[in-house]
Amino acid sequence: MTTLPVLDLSRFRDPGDREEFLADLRRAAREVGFFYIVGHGVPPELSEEIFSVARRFFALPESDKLTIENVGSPQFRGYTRTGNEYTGGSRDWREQIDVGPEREAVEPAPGDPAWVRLIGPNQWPDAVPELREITLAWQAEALRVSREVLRALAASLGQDEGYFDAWFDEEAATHLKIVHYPPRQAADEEQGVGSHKDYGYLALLQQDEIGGLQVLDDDGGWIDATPIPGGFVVNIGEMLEIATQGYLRATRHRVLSPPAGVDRYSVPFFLAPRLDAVVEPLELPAELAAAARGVSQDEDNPLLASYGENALIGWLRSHPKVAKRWYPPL
Ligand SMILES: O=C(O)CCC(=O)C(=O)O
Ligand SMILES: [Fe+2]
Repeated sequence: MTTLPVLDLSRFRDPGDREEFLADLRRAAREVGFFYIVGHGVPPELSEEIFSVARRFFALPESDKLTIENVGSPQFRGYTRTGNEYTGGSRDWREQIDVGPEREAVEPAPGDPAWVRLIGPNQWPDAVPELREITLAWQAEALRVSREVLRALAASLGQDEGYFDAWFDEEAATHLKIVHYPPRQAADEEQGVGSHKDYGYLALLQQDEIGGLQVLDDDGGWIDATPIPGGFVVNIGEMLEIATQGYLRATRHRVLSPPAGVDRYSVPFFLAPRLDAVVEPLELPAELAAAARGVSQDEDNPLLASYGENALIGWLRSHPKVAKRWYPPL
């Protein structure tokens, strides 16, 4: 395997092609865990707009960007400076804005789980006021497309296509990042973002034409997720690995910093269940169940079926400054 499969999502709603599409999807999701989606219906103008507003925001003076620094947010929302995020204990070389569902903050009652504090408002920059509307429009499209992919995945696993819908509501813990990868500082400083798995159900990524995202294959080699025009990259997250008892695996991936003089922009969207969801194994058809590999045992990253806990641990590890300020006992 040297490239990722390409799937046309519109085939899912074509009665003559649905079964073959579901077989292709199942193979791509199981064998690679990463694939491109085309035929998704996201307007190309919206994809362009979110990149152009991202370029305007990241070009601002640092003092403007810091007005929405995520250190001010118990929800980890807002701006993270380059070098302030960690993956696998090492510093990532990217700056970003984290955006979640727009909610009012919840004051935890005694006995509430710590993750209730992840519910709350976003931070928006006064200096680029149009960022809010464009981002929320893009977020709505990414939610629509990724839920459609999840319905197709459910169907491809022998479930009712609405199987996962019960785990969504107002508090569903989706989020997105608007990311800028500056050029590497030195030839050997290449960690844009270190090797990791995503912790929700799946991720949907809009990337520009630069490239740098790589996917770990079964032999320990890295496959380039080379950008394709109009295509989104989709990958399987930890909650689907748990739900399928390892029939699907959350695939490791990383981003290499662009070379000197080159900047890369990307917008990943993470589809997750509600924070209070405890993901249960679904009942796979016998022939798929026989091929399930079990959930991976990773000492550094035990997978928790409780989504809120899994998510909070992920945030605490990657944003130590926010963790120290708002979650000192943890
Ligand atoms: O920017 C990318 O290409 C991927 C980013 C990513 O994997 C992540 O933020 O989880
Ligand atoms: Fe990721």
